[in-house]
Amino acid sequence: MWDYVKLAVLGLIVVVAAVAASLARDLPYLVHMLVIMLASAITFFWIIRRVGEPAPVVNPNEYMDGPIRYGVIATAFWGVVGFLVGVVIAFQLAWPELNFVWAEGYLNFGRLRPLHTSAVIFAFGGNALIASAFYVVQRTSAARLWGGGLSWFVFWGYQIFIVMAATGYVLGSTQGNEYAEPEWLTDLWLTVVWVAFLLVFMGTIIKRREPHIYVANWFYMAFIITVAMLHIVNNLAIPVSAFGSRSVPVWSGVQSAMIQWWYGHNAVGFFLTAGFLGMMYYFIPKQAERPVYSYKLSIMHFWALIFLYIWAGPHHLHYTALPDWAQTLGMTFSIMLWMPSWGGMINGLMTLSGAWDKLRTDPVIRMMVVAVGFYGMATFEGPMMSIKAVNSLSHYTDWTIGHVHSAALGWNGMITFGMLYYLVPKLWQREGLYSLRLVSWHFWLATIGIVLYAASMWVTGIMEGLMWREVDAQGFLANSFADTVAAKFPMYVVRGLGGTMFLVGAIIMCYNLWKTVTSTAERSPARAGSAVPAE
Ligand code: HEM
Ligand code: HEM
Ligand SMILES: [Cu+2]
Repeated sequence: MWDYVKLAVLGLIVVVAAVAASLARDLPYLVHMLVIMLASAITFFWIIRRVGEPAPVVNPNEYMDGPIRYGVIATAFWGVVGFLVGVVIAFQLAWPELNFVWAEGYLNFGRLRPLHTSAVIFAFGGNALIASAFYVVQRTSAARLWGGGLSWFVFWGYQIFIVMAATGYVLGSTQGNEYAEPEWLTDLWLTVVWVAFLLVFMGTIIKRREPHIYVANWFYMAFIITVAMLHIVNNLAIPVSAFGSRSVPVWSGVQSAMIQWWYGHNAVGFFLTAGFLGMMYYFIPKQAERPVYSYKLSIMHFWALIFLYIWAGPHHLHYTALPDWAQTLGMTFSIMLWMPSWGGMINGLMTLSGAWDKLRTDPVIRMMVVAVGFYGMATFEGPMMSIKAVNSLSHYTDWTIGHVHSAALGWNGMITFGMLYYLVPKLWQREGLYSLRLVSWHFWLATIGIVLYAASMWVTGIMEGLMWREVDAQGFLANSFADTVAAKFPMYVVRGLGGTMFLVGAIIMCYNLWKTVTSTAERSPARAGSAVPAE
C-alpha cells in the first residue's frame, strides 16, 4: 500500500516537473526541472521493481551503515572535485588567459568561484558532516538510525541539492549572496532535506539506549538546528515566477547586508566549526584510544561558543553603512570568541596526554592533531582580524583568503581526512588501512600545501593592504590598483602550487581508501556493527 502511495506521488512529480520544464522561462530552471524529473523517474522505477517483495528483515540491534558508506564515498569524491576547481580558479587568478574565450559565460572565474566554495563547504564538508553525524549518533546512542529509509532520502536528496546548486552556478543562476547563492527552488529543496536530516538525528537521540547524550551529539545538534534557522531567514525571497529561477529577496539595504553576514559568519560557526567539533569529539578519542580530556570543559566551551558566535557577524561589515555600535558589538563578541574556541582546541589536543608517542607512529592521529592546531591558529587570527584597526588593513585583501584557507584546509580538510581514514576500515570491516606510508605522504603533501597557501596569502594580503594605503608627499595615492594586482603575481603561483599539492594528497587518499576496501583482509564478522553497548 505504502509503495503505491510513493509511486503515485513520484509519478505526479515527474509529470509536474515535465510540464514546468516545458514552460521554463530560463535555462537554469529548465535544467533543474529536468534534474527533478530524472531523479523522480529513477526512484519510481527503483520502487516499482520491488513492489510486492517482502520487506527486508532488519535487525533493530544492527547499525544502519549503508547511507554512511555512500556518504564517505561522496565526501571523497566531492572533495577532489572541489579542490580541483579551487586549483583551476587559483591559476585563473595568476594567468587570466585561463578564462578561455570559448568557455566565457560558463567556466570563467566568476562562475567557477561559487562552484568551488559550495563544492568544498557544502558538498565535501556537508557530506562529511552528515555521514559522520549518522555514524556517531548511532554508536554513542546504542541505537539504529531512526526513520527507516529516511536517512537514504537525506543522502540522495542532498546529492540532488548539490547537483542543482552546481548546475545553477555554471548556468548563471545566483542570488548573489556569498555561500547562499542558490535560488529559491534549490533553497526549498534543501530545506526539505535538512528537516529530514534533523528528524533522523533527533529520532535516534530520542530512542537512544544510553542515558547520557555524548558531547559530540550536542555539537551536531547545534549545527543542524542553527543551519536550518540561518538558511531559512537569509533566503526569504519571493519568486518572480513559478516557472523561472529568479526571485526578489525580502530583505534590502543594510538589513540585507547584516542578515547575509549573520548567515555567513554563522555558517562558519555552525557548519565549519560546531559540526566539525562534533567530529573532533568522537574521532580523536577513538583514534587515540583515550577518553576526552575534560568533560566539564567541553560543556562550558559548547555553551559559550554557541552563545558568542551568533553575535559576531558584523565583523564582516566593518566601515560600512552598518551603524557603528553594531560593528563594535561584532568586534567585541569576536574577541570573546577566542576563549571558547581555544577551549575546544585544548580539549582536543590534551586528549592525547599520555599518548603523545602515537604522533610518531600513527599518521592518522597526526592528521587530526594538525587539524586541531590549525583550528587554534584560525580562531586566534579571526578575533585579531575582527579588531577594527586590523580589519582596516586586512579587509578586501588576500589576508582574508589566507585566513579562510588555513582554517578550511587545515581544520576542516585535515579532520575530515582523519575521519575518512578511521571510518573506511570500520565500515567495510577491514583489519586496517591498505598503506600507512601513503597516509604519511598525504599528510606531508597536505601540510606543506597549506603552509604554501597560507603564507603566500599573508604576504600578498599585507603587501596589497599597505600598497593601497601608501601616499606620496602631496597625499596622493602612490599605487594604482593594477600595480597591486601585478605585484601579487608570484604569490598567486605559489598559492596555486600549494593547492595542487593539497589536491594530489587527496587523490592519494582516494587510492589508499579504494585499496583498503578492495585488497585488505576482512575483519572477523563478530566485530561487525552491533548496536549494544554504546561505543
Ligand atoms: C586545493 C585546495 C584549494 C584551492 C587551491 C583553493 C583556491 C581558492 C581560490 C583561488 C579562491 C578565490 C580567492 C579570491 O577570490 O581571491 C578560493 C575561495 C574560497 N575557498 Fe578555496 N581553495 C581550496 C580549498 C578550499 C577548501 C577545502 C575550502 C573549505 C572547506 C575552501 C573554501 C573557500 C572559501 C570559503 C572561499 C571564499 C573566501 C572569501 O570569499 O573570502 N577552499 N579558494
Ligand atoms: C573565533 C573565530 C573566528 C573569528 C572571530 C573570525 C573572524 C573573521 C574575520 C574578522 C574575517 C574577515 C572579515 C572581513 O574583513 O571581510 C573572517 C573571514 C572569514 N573567516 Fe573567520 N574567524 C574565525 C574563525 C574561522 C574559522 C574556524 C573558519 C573556517 C572554518 C573561518 C572562515 C572564514 C571565512 C570563510 C571568511 C571569509 C568570509 C568572506 O568574506 O567571504 N573563520 N573571519
Ligand atoms: Cu565571521
